[in-house]
Amino acid sequence: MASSLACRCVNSFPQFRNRLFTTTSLPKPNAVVFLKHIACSSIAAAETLTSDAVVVSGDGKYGRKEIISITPRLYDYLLDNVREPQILRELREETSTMRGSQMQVSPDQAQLLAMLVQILGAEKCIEVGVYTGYSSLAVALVLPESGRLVACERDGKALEVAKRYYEQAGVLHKVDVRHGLAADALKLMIQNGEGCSYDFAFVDADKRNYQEYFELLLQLVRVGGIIVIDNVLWHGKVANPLVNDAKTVSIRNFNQGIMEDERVSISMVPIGDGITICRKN
Ligand SMILES: C[S@@+](CC[C@H](N)C(=O)[O-])C[C@H]1O[C@@H](n2cnc3c(N)ncnc32)[C@H](O)[C@@H]1O
Repeated sequence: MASSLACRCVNSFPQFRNRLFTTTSLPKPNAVVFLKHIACSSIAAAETLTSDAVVVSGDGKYGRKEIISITPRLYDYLLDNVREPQILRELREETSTMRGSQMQVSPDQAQLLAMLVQILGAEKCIEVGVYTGYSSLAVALVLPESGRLVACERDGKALEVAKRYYEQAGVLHKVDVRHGLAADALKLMIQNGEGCSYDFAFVDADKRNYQEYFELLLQLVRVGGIIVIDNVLWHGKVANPLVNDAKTVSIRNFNQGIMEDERVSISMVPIGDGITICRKN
C-alpha cells in the first residue's frame, strides 16, 4: 500500500525518483517504514506543488516570476513564527469576543508596524483608528520611555478596553488618547504648531476619509518619516472592476493617487488586508 502510494507520487513527481531508489537496498521491514515515510512526505510535497501557494502575474509582461500566495496552512505557519507579546495575545483574545473584532490588525501586521517604529527610531507617533488598541499597544510597547503615541478614536467603549491594556502593559504614560473624530484631532495638532514633528503614523479608520487623513498626516510627519495605510487591498475588491461600492472605490482612488504622488516613496505590501508604507520625501 505504502509502496504503491509512494510509486504513484514518485511517478507524478520525478524529482522524488532518486529517493525511492535508495529504499530498494533496505531490509524489508525498514523499507516499508521508509516507504511510508517517503509516501507521506511525497504527498505533502505533492500537495505543496499542486497547491495555490505560488502564483504568477496574470499580466504577461511580468513573465513567469512566481511569488508566494498565502494559503490557510501557510498563514498558520507564518502566525506560528510571529513573536506576539503575551499582553497583545490577551488583548486579541479578549477582543475576539467583541463586535468588530475582525477590524483588529493581524499579529504579523502588528509585528511589522512595531519593527518599522524601531527601525525609524521613532519617538513621536500617531494612530488614526485605535479600536481596542491592538496595533497602538504594539507600537507603544516598542517606543522608548520618552516616546509618545497620539491615539485617535471615536468609539469611547473600545477606547476603555485599549486604556485598560495600556495600563496593564505599563505604557499608559506613552499614549495620548484623543477621543473624538480623528480629522479634528489632527487639525488641532497642526494648529498647535506640531507640523513636521512626527516620525510615524498609522491609518486604520473610516476608509472614505483616507485621502483627508493622508493630507493631514503629510503635514504632521517629518521628512523621512513614515505613514502606513491599512486595508489598501480591501479583501481583494480593489482589483475587481465589477466591485464599485463606495468604500472600494474610495480605496481604489486613494491607491491610484498615492501611486502618482511624488511627495512620498511607496511600497504596497500584501500583509493582512494590504498596507502601503509611505515615506515622506
Ligand atoms: C479597523 S478599526 C482599528 C483597528 C485597530 N487599528 C486595531 O488594530 O485594533 C477602525 C477604528 O476606527 C474608528 N473610526 C472610524 N472612523 C473614525 C473617525 N472619523 N474618527 C476616529 N475614529 C474613527 C472606529 O471606531 C474603529 O474603532
